[in-house]
Formats: sequence, structure tokens, C-alpha cells
Amino acid sequence: MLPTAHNAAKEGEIAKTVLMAGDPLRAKFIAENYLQDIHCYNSVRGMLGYTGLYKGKRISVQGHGMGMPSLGIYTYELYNFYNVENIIRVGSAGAIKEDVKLMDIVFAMGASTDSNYANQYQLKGTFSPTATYHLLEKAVAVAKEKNHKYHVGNVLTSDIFYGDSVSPLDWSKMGVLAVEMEAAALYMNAARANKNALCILTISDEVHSGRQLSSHDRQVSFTTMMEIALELAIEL
Ligand SMILES: O=P(O)(O)O[C@H]1O[C@H](CO)[C@@H](O)[C@H]1O
Ligand SMILES: O=c1cc[nH]c(=O)[nH]1
Repeated sequence: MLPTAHNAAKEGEIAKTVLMAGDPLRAKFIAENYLQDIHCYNSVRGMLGYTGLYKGKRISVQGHGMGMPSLGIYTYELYNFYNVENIIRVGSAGAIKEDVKLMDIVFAMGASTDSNYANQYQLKGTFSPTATYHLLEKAVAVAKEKNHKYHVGNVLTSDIFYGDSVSPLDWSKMGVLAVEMEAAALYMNAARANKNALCILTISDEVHSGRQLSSHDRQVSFTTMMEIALELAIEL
């Protein structure tokens, strides 16, 4: 079974806990700036993956691409073929609730979705994708200790970035905080594999106001989220 069609890692090359980002260059940035003794285990399709040490703990970091189908492939393989236990997504998101602002951190406690990803499970109802509580609890504790501004709640995982006649803002009437494109699939793959997952997001743009982060603020606020995820990873 290993390596797979999408991941060149051999058995044992990936740690039990993996940080993941849509952009593989964000994964490379984390590896090069925070990990020691890094080893690049994957570059198939440019979806870079590295294993290294953070404060002495072995962790991996890998890209997952954009959208649920892409994240679905990489996380399915990590959970089911590479014996990964914990996946922490570090992503960007658009704020849809007005009190959620640029650079804020959002912990996705739940992930509502406009996709049909859950149809594969043939359930007679609607599955609610949720974060693994002990990951959420520990990550929030790290953010609190570091005095970062954060929100915990529901996000929208959407199949649509450039919408024609639909707006993610409609979801704010249900208290949904922000929109991104992968958390629901991550939580469903984790649930089905009986593994752990958390999605941590940084607000890169406000859908409600049209404001966007400058490239400088993007870099600073993304590192805050990365440091929370790394501190969480060493506790797992
Ligand atoms: O910054 P990442 O992790 O890619 O996350 C968000 O950014 C992409 C869209 O620009 C989507 O993947 C969305 O989920
Ligand atoms: O999916 C995303 C990510 C960032 N900003 C958005 O508006 N949508």
C-alpha cells in the first residue's frame, strides 16, 4: 500500500501528529522555520511533506491542497495508511460574522458545509462534523496563555470560492464565524477513521467588509497560528 499514488513517504517516515495547510509552501515555511533535523518525505505533485523535531518532539507538516477532494485524499491516506493519529490544519479563512476581524484566530469547533461529502457514509440524516475535543481544549488553552484574540465556533466549509448567486454571508444568521474550504472533510475523515482532528484558522479577509490582510500582516498572523498548532502538537 505504501508509498501511495500521492505520497512518496515510506512506512515510519511520517510522525503521529501532522500539521497541514492548503499551501504546501506554508508547510515548507513551518518546517524550515520551526523544526530541527527536517527530512522532506514528499514532493509528489508539489505537495511538500516534512518530518522534523519541534522542542524535541517528532512531528510532520504537509500541504493538503485546496478544497475537500484534495484534503480528503491526503488525510485519508495519512489516517488509514500511515497510522497518523492527529491532524491539525492551519488555514486561512474569510470572516463572515461581523465581530470576527482580520488576523483573529478561529478554532473550528464545528464545520457546516454546502458539500455532499457526507453522502458517502449513507446516513439517514445530517452528520455534524466536529473537532476532537481534547485537541480543541488544549489549543484554546495555548491561545489564552499567549493572550491571542480568538473565537471558537462553527465555520462554513464551502466548495465555492467564487460564488455566482450564493453568498457565504447567509450563514452568519446561524452564528457561523468564517468560511474556508476543507475543515468538514478533515473532521469527517477523522471521525470515520476514529482519529483526531482540529482546524485552526487565521482571518485573511473580511467577507462582511471587503477588507484584506496586507502581506506583512498575513505573515505575522499566520505565525501566531502556527505557534499555537506546534505547542498543541507537542502535548499530543
Ligand atoms: O489557506 P488555506 O489553508 O489554503 O485555506 C483557505 O485558502 C484557500 C482559498 O484561498 C482554501 O484552501 C481555503 O480553505
Ligand atoms: O476559503 C476562503 C479562504 C479565505 N477567504 C475566503 O473568503 N474564503
